[in-house]
Amino acid sequence: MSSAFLQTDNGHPASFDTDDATQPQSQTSPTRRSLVRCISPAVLNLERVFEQNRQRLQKKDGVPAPAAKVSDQASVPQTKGKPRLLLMGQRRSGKSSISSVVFHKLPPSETLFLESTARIQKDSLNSFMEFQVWDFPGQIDIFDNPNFTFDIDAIFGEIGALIWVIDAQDDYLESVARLNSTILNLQRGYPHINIEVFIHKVDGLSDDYKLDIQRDVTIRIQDELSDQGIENAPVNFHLTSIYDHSIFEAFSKVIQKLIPRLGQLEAMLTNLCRTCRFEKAYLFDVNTKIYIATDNTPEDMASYEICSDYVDVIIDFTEVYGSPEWKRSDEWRARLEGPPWLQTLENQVACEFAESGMVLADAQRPIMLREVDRFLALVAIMKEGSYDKMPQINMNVDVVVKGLIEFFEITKTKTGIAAVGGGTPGAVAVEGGGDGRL
Ligand SMILES: Nc1nc2c(ncn2[C@@H]2O[C@H](COP(=O)(O)OP(=O)(O)OP(=O)(O)O)[C@@H](O)[C@H]2O)c(=O)[nH]1
Repeated sequence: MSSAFLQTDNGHPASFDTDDATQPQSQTSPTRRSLVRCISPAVLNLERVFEQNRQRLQKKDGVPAPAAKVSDQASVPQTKGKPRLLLMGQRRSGKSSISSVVFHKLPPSETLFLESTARIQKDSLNSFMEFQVWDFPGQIDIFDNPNFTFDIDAIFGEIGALIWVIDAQDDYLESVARLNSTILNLQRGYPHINIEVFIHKVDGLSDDYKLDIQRDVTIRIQDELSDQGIENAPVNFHLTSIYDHSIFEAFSKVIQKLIPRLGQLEAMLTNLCRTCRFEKAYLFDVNTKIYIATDNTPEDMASYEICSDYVDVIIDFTEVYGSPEWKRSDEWRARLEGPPWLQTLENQVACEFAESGMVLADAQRPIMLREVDRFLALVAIMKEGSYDKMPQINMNVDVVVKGLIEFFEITKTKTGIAAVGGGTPGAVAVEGGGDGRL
């Protein structure tokens, strides 16, 4: 197996840099050479496509695109440019529960004690990308409120997605009617907003019944929209519950739509799977267990569940043993570097970042996890028998991890980059000769 599958001659990751005809190939002057050493072709290419994407989106929304560079984003005020997820729906439909379980790790059973939301709850989340979650009180209809006029532009101006929560265990006709009128209102001023309908609380419902409800809700919305002359509105449907992984899976889909150049991330993971013979690979946001990209093999809930549980195990383990305060003592290091290994720790482990591995006893399929930065982790399920090839796999994963770091440095704001750079490497060193082996 070759470890150079993603490398250019100068050692830079190149998997997402295939179509850049703008890079001169034969530049040999000293100045140019030093420039190439500092900024890889992949970085240049990503900056270019990111800027193109930004300008295209701004044009689409009718806002003139200033000639700002990605590097100028530090001057953008903190609140600007953060995608916003709006949670709306009827009272007691489960909005606050969703937000608490996904973003604050509240155990689902404790949502029983949540009080009804009286005011808009604004949560700012500093994760692999900064975004906000706004939880609206169910009783408020922002488009038709006799007591108060809302600043619609302030609410929908920077929106990433509108998540409409429908309680599947309750009568949902009123909720669907309110959703329809919200979509119609939004179509006038903000036709590009993604509307994600969570048909929620589907735990305890039979599979047939869940699909019946989804079909019924979909038809009611489509019929109403086409009666009003609106075709192809960006409305998507998800069956969710806080009592299983479905809510994380649904949020993963919602968040993925906010990531610029998602296709390139997916291509990197697909290449990695092909080269390392992985069955499935996910790029996880470790705090929320939302996966922000996966390879192009078909969706598989079981794989997601096991990888997500594995992230939990590693996080718990890291909290106990892997915090930055937990340093190896000199004697412990000396023992690890002594016989029979006789090498420094850095030379024993295949990568300088944290890594971990686990073999599933039943199917003999190892799972590997690699930290990308302090927010992201790459988790993959390997094929049977691939454990023997760990050194080559580690080298390939290493290259992809470097590529991912470059990708997010470009698509993040400057403040975000600082957060990535300040990550805590070395959370758990398990497989490959480090200490703390499982
Ligand atoms: N069975 C089931 N119950 C859920 C689920 N999600 C939330 N609930 C329950 O639904 C109830 C209402 O949840 P909340 O999160 O307070 O609802 P809300 O939409 O925020 O309500 P308002 O703040 O009044 O708008 C709570 O008792 C939750 O435990 C779910 O997936 N399944």
